[in-house]
Amino acid sequence: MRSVEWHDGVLRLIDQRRLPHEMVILECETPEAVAEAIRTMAVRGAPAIGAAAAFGMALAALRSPASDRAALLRDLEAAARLLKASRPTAVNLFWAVDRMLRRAADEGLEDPQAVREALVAEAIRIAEEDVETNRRMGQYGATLIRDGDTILHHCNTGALATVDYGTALGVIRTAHEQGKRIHVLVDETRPRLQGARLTAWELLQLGIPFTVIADGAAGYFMRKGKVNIVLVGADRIAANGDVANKVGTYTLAVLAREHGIPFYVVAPTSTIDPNTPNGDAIPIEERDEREVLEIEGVPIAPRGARAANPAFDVTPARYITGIITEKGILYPPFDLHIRRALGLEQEDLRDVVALRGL
Ligand SMILES: CSC[C@H]1O[C@H](OP(=O)(O)O)[C@H](O)[C@@H]1O
Repeated sequence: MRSVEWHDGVLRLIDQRRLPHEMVILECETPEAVAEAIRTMAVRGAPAIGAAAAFGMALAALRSPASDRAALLRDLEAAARLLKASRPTAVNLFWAVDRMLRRAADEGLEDPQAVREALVAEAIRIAEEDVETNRRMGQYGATLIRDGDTILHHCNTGALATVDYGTALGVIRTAHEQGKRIHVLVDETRPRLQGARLTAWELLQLGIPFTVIADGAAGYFMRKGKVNIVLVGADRIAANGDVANKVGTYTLAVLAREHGIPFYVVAPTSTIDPNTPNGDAIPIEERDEREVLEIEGVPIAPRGARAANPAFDVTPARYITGIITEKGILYPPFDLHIRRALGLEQEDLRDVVALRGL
């Protein structure tokens, strides 16, 4: 099963709050249930959040009692607000919901039933595009992996299903399938332990050698020359190439620079937000302090202790070697190459204008 699957009007999610071998399937039949699954990280990881939110919009259309198009569009706007309020950082959530709203507004959809059918099809399309996108990123990224490399990986960037590749984990899997003998250092990734719980499970399923390490041990292995490349995912990439990703990513990037280790971000172009100018403009989610103070409800700090719990941090573009996307690997200057990747750069037109003195 994939981490996000549509079954005849019901969205089925692998609950990622638990160890995968205790796999629990959540069934969502309303946008409220999907928003709650995103907020509580039952479904997590930027692309999966986007796909889930798209299905949340499809569920909103199917559950709406509206008998006319205008009333249905109002219900969809309400669902969009609800889903967008679930988590603030992963831009895929907003990208997917806005794409569903644009589809619903297509003039060619005259009646509510046509809108409902179109939204289910669009959400399925978003989920299927993600599978192909991950496969292409795996192919591009694997060109950077040499036989014998040790890769340091942070958090979880997989798809929890052997049928899909994920983003940074898709690069690792592709290199492995190409016969390259690799080893992965798996950051446990406090406080939610996505690395120790989810990435370790995925690598076990794929038969890829790995070692789980404490987040604080990354510098130890880099300084000993044990790391050949760092691969991470992303939740939002700003127009200048600054990257928001799981907290601890910035630390890895600075350490990698210190030790001359290539640091690559793996993310689909749907994670790039051209409307966010730089990393300072990326909203960083603050989560419940109990995620830091407890593990599975068991306190790890004395009663009365307080905690801060930013779920992400921002890595300035200057620390990033390259960004692996489904359209190729982007290198500095990131602002220009991001615009070109998104089809926003008018360099040809600008040149024509310059040549003609217009
Ligand atoms: C391809 S997953 C991208 C990204 O999402 C994760 O955050 P979370 O577990 O809070 O959803 C992590 O930052 C991954 O790198």
